[in-house]
Amino acid sequence: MNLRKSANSLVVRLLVMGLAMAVVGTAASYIQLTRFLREDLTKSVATQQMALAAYVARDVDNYLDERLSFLERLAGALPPELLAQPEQLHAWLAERSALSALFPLGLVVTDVTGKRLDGLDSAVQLETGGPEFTAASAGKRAVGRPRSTASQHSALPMAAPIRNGAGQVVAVLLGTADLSADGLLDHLQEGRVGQAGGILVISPRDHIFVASTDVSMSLTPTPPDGVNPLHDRAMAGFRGSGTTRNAKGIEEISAIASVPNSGWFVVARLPVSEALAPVSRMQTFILQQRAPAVTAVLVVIGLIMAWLLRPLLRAADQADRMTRGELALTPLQVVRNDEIGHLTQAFNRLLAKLLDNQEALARLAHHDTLTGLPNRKLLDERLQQALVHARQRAQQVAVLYLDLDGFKDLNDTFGHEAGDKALGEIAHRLRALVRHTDTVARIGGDEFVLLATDFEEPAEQAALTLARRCIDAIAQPLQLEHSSMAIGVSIGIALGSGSETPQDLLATADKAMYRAKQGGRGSYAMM
Ligand SMILES: Nc1nc2c(ncn2[C@@H]2O[C@H](COP(=O)(O)OP(=O)(O)OP(=O)(O)O)[C@@H](O)[C@H]2O)c(=O)[nH]1
Repeated sequence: MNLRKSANSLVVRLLVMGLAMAVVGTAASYIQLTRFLREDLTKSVATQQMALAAYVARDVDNYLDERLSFLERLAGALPPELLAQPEQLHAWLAERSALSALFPLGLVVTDVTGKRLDGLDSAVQLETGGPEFTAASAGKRAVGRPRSTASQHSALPMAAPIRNGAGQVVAVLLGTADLSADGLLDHLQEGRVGQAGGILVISPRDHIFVASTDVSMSLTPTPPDGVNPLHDRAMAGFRGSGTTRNAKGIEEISAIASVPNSGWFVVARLPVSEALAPVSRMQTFILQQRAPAVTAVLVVIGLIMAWLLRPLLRAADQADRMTRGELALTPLQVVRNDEIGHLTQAFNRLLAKLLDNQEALARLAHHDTLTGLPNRKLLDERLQQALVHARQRAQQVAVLYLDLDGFKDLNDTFGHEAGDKALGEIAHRLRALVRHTDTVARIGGDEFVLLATDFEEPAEQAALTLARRCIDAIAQPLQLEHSSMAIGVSIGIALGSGSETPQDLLATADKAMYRAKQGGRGSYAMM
């Protein structure tokens, strides 16, 4: 019941509406802001990642170019005749190698079939079937497949062609760089992006991670197709940035840049959760800020509504109590000149009209409509009061029962309207005869009753005098429409001292009236 009452309350409805609007507003701004911020931040982070990937790619490329150029220069400078002189070749290589430490894991010369001619001791087993050897045999310098050494280093083989005077490739110079010792990998490991992001160097030809900020990934195979969509695109040649889900299922923003000297590419990646951390902070901020603000606004709305509606609630309560009869029908207080004030004023006007009607109804219930004189009901009440009064003061009251003589003839001769007029005139004359404390009532068609009290002389004498005056007053000609006519009256008189009932007294007066009528009309009789 209370719940239903609350649901019907304007204040509650407004509060619920306010709350709904606040929730919808907050949700809308939350979703919009989140979307905008995510988009902007993703773009901005992708740009940063792209710059970082390009920077690292250039760095790696410089590293490779330095070594490939050195190998190429060395191959170009090697006198072809030394290929047939192992000792001199060894000395020549040792001399050049001492000048540079670019290939600490080995520097070897082979013929074009892959047979070792000579070399400086290599820590890495010589492989002549690799892509670098094939490329060098065909006259191009190249980088091979990185592999790990027994001492857990990353060895990167490279090769350059050795040509004779006619420009034909007659041998291959192979050099093995140490990616770990040269600090390139350290450099990458320092290149951590954020807390969980990092750099990857990938060889698409070899399907291998050449290097990674996460050391455990170095020299491990790349994921198969279908695991990481952006990786698949990069393997197919895409360079740029995008958002993807990696092999571990983590969503990340990645940027891809090429390393031209090797065909490798560099990936700079950052988990979305970390890149978009400000978005989460903003979301928390919105929720934390909005909750108290919305509560405060709702409390203020609630207080204002309660203040605005208080006069209305009070008026409704008073009107309720008036209808239950607990409160008299009195105008409500108009507190403010607002809509509620207007409503209260309208209610008061309605109430005034109701009171007027009530009064008119009460009057109708106690008065005769034709003459305006009290009717039988009001006469009974007055008679009752008068008898009580008389008993208390040991006085007498007089009841004069008047019945017009020959009124039917008047009606029949001059019409009913003339009869009405005559009744009104007679009522007027009777009222003029008595004191204002006395009562003249019309209790039937041509029957009037006169109740007189507080006599200064003996009641009997006063009543008789009054009866005579009534007969005289009524006997005066009545001015009707086109002529005048005189009418008589028979009067029965009864005196009461308070021991009788009103009905008894009236019945006695009525009997007396009949006696008067029988005695010749136009007279009075007392019983
Ligand atoms: N015009 C008019 N006539 C009324 C009204 N009420 C009653 N009458 C008439 O008043 C008459 C009263 O009847 P009676 O008392 O028998 O008539 P009466 O001629 O006075 O007879 P007596 O009393 O024997 O002299 C009837 O003709 C009624 O129709 C009224 O309000 N207006």
